[in-house]
Amino acid sequence: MKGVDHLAHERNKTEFDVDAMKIVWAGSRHAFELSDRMARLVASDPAFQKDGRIRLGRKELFKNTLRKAAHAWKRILELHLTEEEAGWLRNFVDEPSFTDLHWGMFVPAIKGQGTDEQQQKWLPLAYKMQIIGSYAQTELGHGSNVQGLETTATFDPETDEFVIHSPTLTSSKWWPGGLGKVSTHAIVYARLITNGQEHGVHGFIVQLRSLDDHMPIPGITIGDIGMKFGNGAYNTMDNGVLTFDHIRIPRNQMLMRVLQVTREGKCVKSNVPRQLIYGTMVFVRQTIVADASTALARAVCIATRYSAVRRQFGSQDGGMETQVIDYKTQQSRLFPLLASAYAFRFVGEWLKWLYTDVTQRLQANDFSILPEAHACTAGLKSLTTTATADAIEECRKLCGGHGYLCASGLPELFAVYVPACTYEGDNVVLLLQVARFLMKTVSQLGSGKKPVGTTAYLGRVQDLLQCCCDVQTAEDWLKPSVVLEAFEARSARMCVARAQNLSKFENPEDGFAELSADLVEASVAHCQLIVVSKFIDKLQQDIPGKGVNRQLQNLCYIYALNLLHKYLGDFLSTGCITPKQASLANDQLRSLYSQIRPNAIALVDAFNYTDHYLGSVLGRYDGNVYPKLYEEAWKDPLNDSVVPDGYHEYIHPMLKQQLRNARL
Ligand SMILES: CCCCCCCC/C=C\CCCCCCCC(=O)SCCNC(=O)CCNC(=O)[C@H](O)C(C)(C)COP(=O)(O)OP(=O)(O)OC[C@H]1O[C@@H](n2cnc3c(N)ncnc32)[C@H](O)[C@@H]1OP(=O)(O)O
Ligand SMILES: Cc1cc2nc3c(=O)[nH]c(=O)nc-3n(C[C@H](O)[C@H](O)[C@H](O)COP(=O)(O)OP(=O)(O)OC[C@H]3O[C@@H](n4cnc5c(N)ncnc54)[C@H](O)[C@@H]3O)c2cc1C
Repeated sequence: MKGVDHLAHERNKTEFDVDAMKIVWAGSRHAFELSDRMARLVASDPAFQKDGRIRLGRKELFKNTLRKAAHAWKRILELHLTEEEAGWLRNFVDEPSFTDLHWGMFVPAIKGQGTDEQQQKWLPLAYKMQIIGSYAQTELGHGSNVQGLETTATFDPETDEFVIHSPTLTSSKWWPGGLGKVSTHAIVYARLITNGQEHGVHGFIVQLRSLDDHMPIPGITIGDIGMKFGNGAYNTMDNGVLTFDHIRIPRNQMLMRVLQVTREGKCVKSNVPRQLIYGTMVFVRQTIVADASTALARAVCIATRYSAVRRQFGSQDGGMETQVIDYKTQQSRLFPLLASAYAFRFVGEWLKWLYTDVTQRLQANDFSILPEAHACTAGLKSLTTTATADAIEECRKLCGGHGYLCASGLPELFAVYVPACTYEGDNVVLLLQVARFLMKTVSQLGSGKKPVGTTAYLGRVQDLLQCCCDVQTAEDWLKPSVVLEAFEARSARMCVARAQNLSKFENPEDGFAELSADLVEASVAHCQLIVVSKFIDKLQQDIPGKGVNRQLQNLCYIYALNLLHKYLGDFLSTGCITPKQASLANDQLRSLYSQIRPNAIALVDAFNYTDHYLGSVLGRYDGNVYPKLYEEAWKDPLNDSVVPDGYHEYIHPMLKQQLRNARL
């Protein structure tokens, strides 16, 4: 039974249908009902309880994760959950584990890069978890530079096998999740060598441990790489180190959808482009964008609820102090993050659609859209994870001192989230990929090749180089066409300026390296345009529910106008808008903050997070923060005894000594 709702007065102010917004957030009624059911299932099961996780030592923490993963699997089987339901269940267990890599990368790698035969053999084993897989690409010496990997896979025609070998220390596999202590198999990326010739990096299915006693296969050295940032957090994961001493695997364990190696050791290319070897990364980058909105929404939910509970200053007559959410400074920091959570949700939805579309086209041998899919997934992964990591830290500051307590949930969320800026592609390296794509697109404009998809606006580059923003009042900034044109013009002008600078170099690669910091800025501008335009597209849809569209409009303009304010240098220096228009945008932004304010709590309620999932005293649904925070403090093991351990050894003698000194 629920107790008093300390946020009821806030919820009473709501001007829209929260239940309808929950469905918009979830993506569909089906997704809402399913995720809601799974969230409650996990929250009500004591075996999935998260309390005290941050206080566990590594070994206990890890064993606890294994227990939860096994319990989750048991429930999945008992309840006959579908793959979709099982995915949600694992998500709400909210603890990184080997299962993320098994389902999130090992299985997709076999699906994407394996032949039909290989899929038939390996997928049923993986689906039943009779084998557990990880994704072993990164090495001690190379992560970003995939072509620089050193592990070798040399074909031995005599035995019809590949010999997998780690020739150097730096070729040790290093980082793969689930590898250190759990996985029985891995997709190992290695340089293919046949008949003394190199054929680039490919994926191989390699057994690592015995299926009977879990001992490493002879010739394999394997272990965990050690503690990572933060308490609890990503330390539930056994990121691993792995070396091979001439390990032999059958030829048919090379993933051969892109390139086949024949019995004689000849390489036969299929019609699939080489880049498909990177396909699993494209898939995961796309899921990471959706995950960014989830993580950001969690932090924002905590900071928003707490900002409505917390009061400071403003009481001259002995009445209530001001809720900190009513300070314009708090709003100007918090509401853009709330808007970003929604923005990333919708761009994530669109990216999922794009990915599905690309997958279907690839099956029909249409590879034309692959470069754009790569640029979009890489760019949006980079943009959304950077923004989310920064936002979680900002939410901690928005919660003042209490935000620094682990009980706020924010330190662990931050620690678990920040590696997203690095894994699945360092965020700067990925923006450089976007920059290459953009520069290529601009260089082809003269040849009559019409850009399509997210770069279609570059086809109107002449107009965009000349257009003048016609905003005259603050309300003019609420026109989709005005906002879109400003973002398109900024991005187009930045791209063209960078391309012109590049053309001054004799060697384009030298130019690219020299101008890389500027190029990254153009990539950011382009990716922000994508997010803004997908949010605007969303507003054009027929969205049911009283007042829902209105709230989404406000959020969309907060997202866009806050970016305009933050990146004013770009907009002004490229001449897209005037200082006067920038000032009007700011006026509009302030007014939007006031409009969002009464709906803020309902807008975070629409995320439909359980208290279990949020794991935050400050973010509790009922807002009953202080008594619970007080209660929580007493649970700390330091408070088990009134006089601490160590008093007699260290404190007491010191006090006595001071006493003696004082007497002297
Ligand atoms: C229901 C299920 C529930 C499951 C729930 C869980 C879900 C799981 C989700 C979340 C859990 C996450 C847990 C953590 C996981 C972490 C895992 C890892 O970290 S795995 C390691 C990642 N490693 C990187 O990302 C390396 C980064 N490096 C690269 O990607 C490349 O090497 C790159 C982009 C830097 C390229 O390097 P170059 O310059 O040497 O490129 P060249 O290999 O020669 O290829 C160049 C050509 O290929 C294109 N290209 C590059 N990458 C592409 C791609 N991915 N797709 C298509 N084209 C690509 C380029 O555009 C270029 O094209 P042109 O020649 O210009 O036309
Ligand atoms: C928590 C976590 C989980 C992981 N899980 C897995 C996994 O399951 N499987 C797996 O295979 N890998 C995994 N990784 C590895 C991860 O994919 C790599 O760490 C990542 O791709 C970055 O590569 P790197 O470490 O080599 O960084 P580096 O490339 O060494 O980056 C170091 C710095 O150099 C800069 N830099 C690098 N190249 C360039 C360039 N060309 N131009 C400009 N700047 C550049 C980067 O921006 C960065 O600032 C994981 C990593 C982490 C942190």
